[in-house]
Amino acid sequence: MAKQQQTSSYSSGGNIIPTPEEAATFQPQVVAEGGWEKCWEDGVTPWDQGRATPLILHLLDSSSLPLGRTLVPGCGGGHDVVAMANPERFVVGLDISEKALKKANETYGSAPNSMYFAFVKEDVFTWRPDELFDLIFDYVFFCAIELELRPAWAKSMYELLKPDGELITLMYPITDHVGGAPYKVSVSAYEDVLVPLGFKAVSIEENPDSIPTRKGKEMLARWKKIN
Ligand SMILES: C[S@@+](CC[C@H](N)C(=O)[O-])C[C@H]1O[C@@H](n2cnc3c(N)ncnc32)[C@H](O)[C@@H]1O
Repeated sequence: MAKQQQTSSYSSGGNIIPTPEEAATFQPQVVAEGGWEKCWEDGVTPWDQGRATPLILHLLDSSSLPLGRTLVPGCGGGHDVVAMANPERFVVGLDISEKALKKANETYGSAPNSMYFAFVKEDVFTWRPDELFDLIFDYVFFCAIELELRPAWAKSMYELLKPDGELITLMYPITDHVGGAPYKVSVSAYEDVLVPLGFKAVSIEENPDSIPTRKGKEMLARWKKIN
C-alpha cells in the first residue's frame, strides 16, 4: 500500500504534489467556485512545488537557459522566477491572482537577488508591456487554461517574445485523463497553436528531471520564431 501511496502523491517544499490525474479530480471544483483566487485563498494549490522546478536548476547548472529579459506566465508562487533571476537575466513573474503574488512576495520579497525579478499582477492574454522578452518559460500554465484559450495563449507568447527570443515549454501533463485543470496536453496540442503563428520547435525531448508524480508525463520543448 505504501508503494501505491508513494506514486500517487509526492511531497515537495512542504507541499503534497499529487499526480495530475488526481489533481484533476478536485481542482476544477475550486476553480469553478471562485477562480484561481479561491485556489490560492483556500490553499488548494496541488501544483505548487514550494521550490524551483528541478529542470530549471538543471538548465541553470548547465548554463543552457538563455539570458536576457524573461517572462514566466502564470508564475504562481514564483519559485522559478527567483531561481532564474540574476544580473544577466531580469525575470518578470506574471499572475492574475492577487493572493498568489502576495504569497510570492512574502516568500521572496527579501531574497538577495530581489533586484533582478518583479511580480506583476496582469492577465497574460491582454498584458502587452513596452519591452518584449528574450525568453518565456511556460510550465503548468498552458494546462491550466481552457482548451479554447490555447490559440490565444500562443498569440500572447508570440506577441510577448522578441523576434529572436526563445519560448521554452515544459509540456505537462502528457496523460490521457479527462477534465481539468490541469487539462491533458500533448506535443501536437502545442504544435497545433504555435506552428501556424510561425514558431518552430528547435528541440523536443523527455524531461530528465521530473518530480516523481510527473515522471513520463513531461517533454521539454524549445521554440524559436521563424518569421
Ligand atoms: C496551475 S497554477 C501554476 C502556477 C505555477 N506555474 C506553478 O507551476 O507553480 C496556474 C497559475 O496561473 C494563474 N493564471 C490563470 N490564468 C491566468 C491569466 N490569464 N493570466 C495570468 N495568470 C493566470 C493562476 O492564478 C495560477 O497561479
